[in-house]
Amino acid sequence: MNGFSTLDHLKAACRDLPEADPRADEAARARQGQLTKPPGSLGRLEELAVWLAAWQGCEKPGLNTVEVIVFAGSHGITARGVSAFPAEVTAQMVANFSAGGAAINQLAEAAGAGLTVVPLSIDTPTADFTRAPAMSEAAFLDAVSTGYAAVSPDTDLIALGEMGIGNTTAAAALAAALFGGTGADWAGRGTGVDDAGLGRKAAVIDEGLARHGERRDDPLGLLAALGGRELAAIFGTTLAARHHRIPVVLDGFVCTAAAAPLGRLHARGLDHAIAGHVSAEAGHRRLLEAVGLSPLLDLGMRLGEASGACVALTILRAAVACHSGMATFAEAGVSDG
Ligand SMILES: O=C(O)c1ccc[n+]([C@@H]2O[C@H](COP(=O)([O-])O)[C@@H](O)[C@H]2O)c1
Ligand SMILES: Cc1cc2nc[nH]c2cc1C
Repeated sequence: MNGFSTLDHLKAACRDLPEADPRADEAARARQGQLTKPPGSLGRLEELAVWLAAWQGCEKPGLNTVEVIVFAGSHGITARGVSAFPAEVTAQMVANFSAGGAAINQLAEAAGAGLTVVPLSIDTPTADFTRAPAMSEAAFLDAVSTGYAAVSPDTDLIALGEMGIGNTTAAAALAAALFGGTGADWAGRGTGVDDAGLGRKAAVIDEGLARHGERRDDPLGLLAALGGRELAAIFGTTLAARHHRIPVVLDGFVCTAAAAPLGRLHARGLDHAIAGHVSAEAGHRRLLEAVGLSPLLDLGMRLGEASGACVALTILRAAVACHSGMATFAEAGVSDG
């Protein structure tokens, strides 16, 4: 794949999505019923194991090659005073990721996952979306294509995340445009803005909605106009993962907003994705409801950089360990109910 050269090409790729393997789904469900436990007693772990099996296309899924991918982008909207931190922190944190000093470095290692960090033109912020589309069509397609190309087809599972000062404002604007509501409904404190900052955020989102609202029925147009390069890349990776039938764990509010257009373009577009957690960002719970995802964890985290998705990997490993390693009633000689 040389990338998406036109929006029509990308739109067609979003319509043409493979589904999970029904035979693997059935085999994994049957196996769950034979394992030495009362049926259903492992709760959501059982569903997770079956979900992984169905997308990986085998009765016993594996988590041998797990990749955490973090995309970074810079946002023109930061000039409007919408973050508690200065815009240069984005590049500084990318350097911290490379040096191994960030939370995600520790969490990826603890979760037995590889980590890839992809900075996207971080020296060139996107446009302030209250004045112009954040990205030109070409810049948008480029970022989506970079995200798409970041996927190795032989990966068992991908955990996604982002870094970008200002991007909770972009994500809130995108969520409002996709699902309705005002800036005040979707703005949260992000890195920790005070009440005045929260008010500026809500106003900026409303300005963005007024400028780009006519694209309401065009999810990709909204992602280009209100999102950032890292959101576009997350969208591209989520799409590529679907084409390769690789299950995906989304991180927080920003990551969910970035993937949301795929669910708008295709009714089952996010079936291969789960939400690793619900972040403390104000709009995340509402956004998860809107896209139909139920988060695995609720730990009050609000860091971003794939941290919540990465902690959720531990739960998936537990699900796979039981599903693949447990004895059946027949193997263990345990009486079946
Ligand atoms: O995704 C989330 O739930 C989330 C919630 C709060 C903060 N963040 C992270 O914080 C940054 C954006 O916050 P802000 O205040 O600059 O918009 C960005 O780097 C995100 O990774 C992310
Ligand atoms: C220090 C810092 C680390 C981050 N990681 C993801 N977003 C972040 C925002 C800040 C400010």
